[in-house]
Formats: sequence, C-alpha cells, structure tokens
Amino acid sequence: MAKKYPLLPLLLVDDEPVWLHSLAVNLKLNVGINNLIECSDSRDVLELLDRQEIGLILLDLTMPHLSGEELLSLIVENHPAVPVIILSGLNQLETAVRCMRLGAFDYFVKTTEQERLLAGIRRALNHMELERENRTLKAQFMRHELQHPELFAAIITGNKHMRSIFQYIEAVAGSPEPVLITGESGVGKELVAKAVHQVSTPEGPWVAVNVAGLDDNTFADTLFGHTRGAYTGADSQRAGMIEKATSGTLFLDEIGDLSPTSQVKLLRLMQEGEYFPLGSDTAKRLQARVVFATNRDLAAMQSSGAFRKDLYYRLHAHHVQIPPLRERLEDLPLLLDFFLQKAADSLGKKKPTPPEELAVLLATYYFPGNIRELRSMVYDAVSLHQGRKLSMDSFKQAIGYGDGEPLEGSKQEIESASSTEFIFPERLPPLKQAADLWVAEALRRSQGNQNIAAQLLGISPQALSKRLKKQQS
Ligand SMILES: Nc1ncnc2c1ncn2[C@@H]1O[C@H](COP(=O)(O)OP(=O)(O)OP(=O)(O)O)[C@@H](O)[C@H]1O
Repeated sequence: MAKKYPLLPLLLVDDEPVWLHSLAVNLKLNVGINNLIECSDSRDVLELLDRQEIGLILLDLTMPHLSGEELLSLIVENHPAVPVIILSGLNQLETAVRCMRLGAFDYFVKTTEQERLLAGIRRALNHMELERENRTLKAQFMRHELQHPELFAAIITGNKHMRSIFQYIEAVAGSPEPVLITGESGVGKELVAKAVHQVSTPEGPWVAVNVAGLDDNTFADTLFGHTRGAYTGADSQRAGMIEKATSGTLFLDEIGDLSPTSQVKLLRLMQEGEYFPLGSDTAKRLQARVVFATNRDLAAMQSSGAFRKDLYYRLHAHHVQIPPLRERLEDLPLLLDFFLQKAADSLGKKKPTPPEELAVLLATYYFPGNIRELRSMVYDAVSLHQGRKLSMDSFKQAIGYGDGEPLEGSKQEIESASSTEFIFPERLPPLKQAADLWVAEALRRSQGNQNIAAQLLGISPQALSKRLKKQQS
C-alpha cells in the first residue's frame, strides 16, 4: 500500500463538485497527495473536524448556507491548530485579506494561479510536517526529562540506567498495580520505594514492614490487624499496617523470605483487594499503593517452586531492577563525596579531602554490600580521621587488603569462580608471559595507578616497578 501523504488528510471544501474533483486530481498528480477528503457542503465541516483529525483545509470563499469567511472564524475558534488556506475569486481580495487577519494560513486566487496555488500547498504541507516533527521531538525530549527531579534528589546517581528507572517510576505513578523492586542488598531499594511513594501518593502515609522472619500468624496480625479478643492476649482492637497505609504506600520488604502460607495470604490480598482482620468476618478494602522489595532472585525461586508462580506474576506488574554499585562505577565518586559530607556533618567535623587514589582503589573492589557498605566505610574513616587529608588505611582494612593480600572482594570473586571460568589456551603460555598479562590487567583495572595495581597483584609497589622496568628493557 502506498504511504499516505500527508499523514493527516487534506480537506477540500468547495460547493462546485467539478472544480473540487479537478483540484483533487491536480493535487494527486502534481503534489503527490493521496490522502484527501472532498466536501461540497460547508455545513458538514465542523462535525467532520470533531470526528477526525485533519492536517490542512483548503476553503472556498463563496459557498451557499455558510460562507468560507464564516466557516473560517468557526474553525479558528474551535480548531485553532488546523491551518486553513483560503481560495478566493478575483473580485474577493478584500475578503481574503480579512480572512488572513482572522487567522488563515494563506490565500490564493483560484482561477488564474494554478501553479502558485500548488506551490503554496506544498509550502503549507512542509510547514505542517516540520511542526509535527517538532512536536514528536519535543515529546521525546520531554520523556527524557523528569517531571519532578526533586522527588529523586535523595538518590545520588549519575548513571543512565538509574535515570531511566526514575522515568519509569514517573510513568507508572498513576497505576494502581504494585511495584516490585529487586536488586542486591544495599543497592538502595528502600530509597527507590520511597521515591515511588513520593511520586504516587505523596499526601498519604508511608508504612514499611520488613516481612523477613515473621511467622504466619505475626504476618497476618501485622498486616491485617485484629479485633478485640481475636486470640489470647488480644486485649483491644488493633488496626493492621494495610489500614494504616490507607491513601498512602505500603512497603513490604524482603518479600522473597515469605513462608508458603503467608504467600497464599498475600496472594489473596492482591487478587481480591480485600482482607479480614483476625477475628472479624467483615472484609476491609486495601486502599494503598503496594511496593515490594527483595534481594532474592524471585524468578529463580518461582522456577524452583520456592515462590508461588501466581503470586510472582501478580507482584510483577511493574518491575524495577536496581543495578549493583560495581555496575555503575561512575556513581562511586559522587557517593563518596556525598557520604563524606554527611559523615562529617553528623560527627561535627570538617569534610576531609579524600586522596585522589581512593576512588580508583574503591573502583577495583567488588562491593558485595553495595552502597550500604560504602557508606559505613566512609563513616568509619571519617570517625577515625584527624588532620586534613583522609587516610586510605581504614578503607584498605575494610576491603581486606593487607600487605601481600588480595582485596577481599576480588578474593571472593576468585573463590566463587571455578578454574573453568578462566579460559586457558590449549598450549599454556610460559609463566613469564602469563605474569606480564596479569600485570597489564591489574594496571588496566587500577587505571594505571601502580600502587593500587601492586595491591591487586599482591606484591609491593617496588616489586611492580622493578618488573615494569625489566619489561621495558
Ligand atoms: N543512590 C544512593 N544515594 C544515597 N544513598 C544511598 C543510595 N543508595 C543507597 N543509599 C543508602 O545506602 C543504604 C542502603 O540503602 P537501602 O536500605 O535503600 O538498600 P536496600 O537495597 O533496601 O538494602 P536491603 O536489601 O539490605 O534491604 C541506606 O543508608 C541508603 O540511604
């Protein structure tokens, strides 16, 4: 099928069917227009515009019932975005000028100026296309801009993926469906959940429950509440967390640790939107945005049967996976600076200056505890700190790096990697060549910093320097 040109139809309005048809044929042959509507009764135009999007109108001035000039003012009033070109007779120039003042896009004398008319229509169409493109680009640009960046200000990041998570959160803000946030421990799931709350239900309460370690009864009691006398010890009626979260956000953390019985209770709540407080047979409605978080691999758990499939799919309506710190190393210096300031403020100290090497050293570390781990390293270092420049010692200690010892994070990686993950060539290279490769890799990881490369290799900086000199000679 031929592509429609223009994308939105051109509307020709003239009471003379013969002229109307000949103009249509002319436009098709000379301008390539294959998307047009002919209309010979001006009274039908407004209704047609209400029904259908039109790109451009060519309007005759002399028409019975509703003149071109009258119709133009109605179009300008009701559909100001649709451009109108006026087609006038030779003796109607005054009217045509009035029409321009009314808001017509252009006008042409109908009988004598075929070529000019066609050129004018081409121009108008180009203008429309440009306008459309501008609108599309603007919409795309707008989509890249956060509507409320201030609501994400607590999450320090310069990472592109994190920004797209923020955009996603804004996009699903109005949805009643739950949001599932996954990611390793300490990546900031709770901070992101709070941002969901700020964006979706800022006026309502924020109620957080960590469900790890709750037995089935405590889970039900905490969430659903109970009536007086519901069980021994229930001396008075107590509202559950779901009720406390009404009009706000209920955050259920560590959802991957729920027992099978509690999973059934949660499924029922999410499916029916209702629950019964313990001891009551009157249902209450869930009236809160629900956000779940876990550092467990729920997909693997549902495949192995450890997590209910139906619940998994129910929770998955909107899913946000937060990348670990080691996959967004550009955030390291930002977070380092942020926590240095915070730690200094809370300890009543002046913010210390970190040595330049610190960010490089930290970038070589695996950070199994992610941002929480970085935060406590910085707080530790600042509390021990005296003088102006921050010492690297406590960081080195924290990442398990004593003399000749590999970094703790790399040690973990090496231990968890089986030897088959190193792809050895069929013929092993001589030891010297392998050692050179190892040194080159350590220098790459430490961004050329020999002190840190030496630590990664478990040798002294002097030994590394000697080795490099030997390589060059
Ligand atoms: N991008 C960030 N900017 C500033 N602080 C952050 C950021 N991400 C995490 N934090 C801080 O790191 C700590 C851990 O974050 P949070 O509790 O949100 O992690 P989590 O993923 O929920 O961890 P867990 O799985 O252990 O519950 C908090 O003190 C939090 O304020």
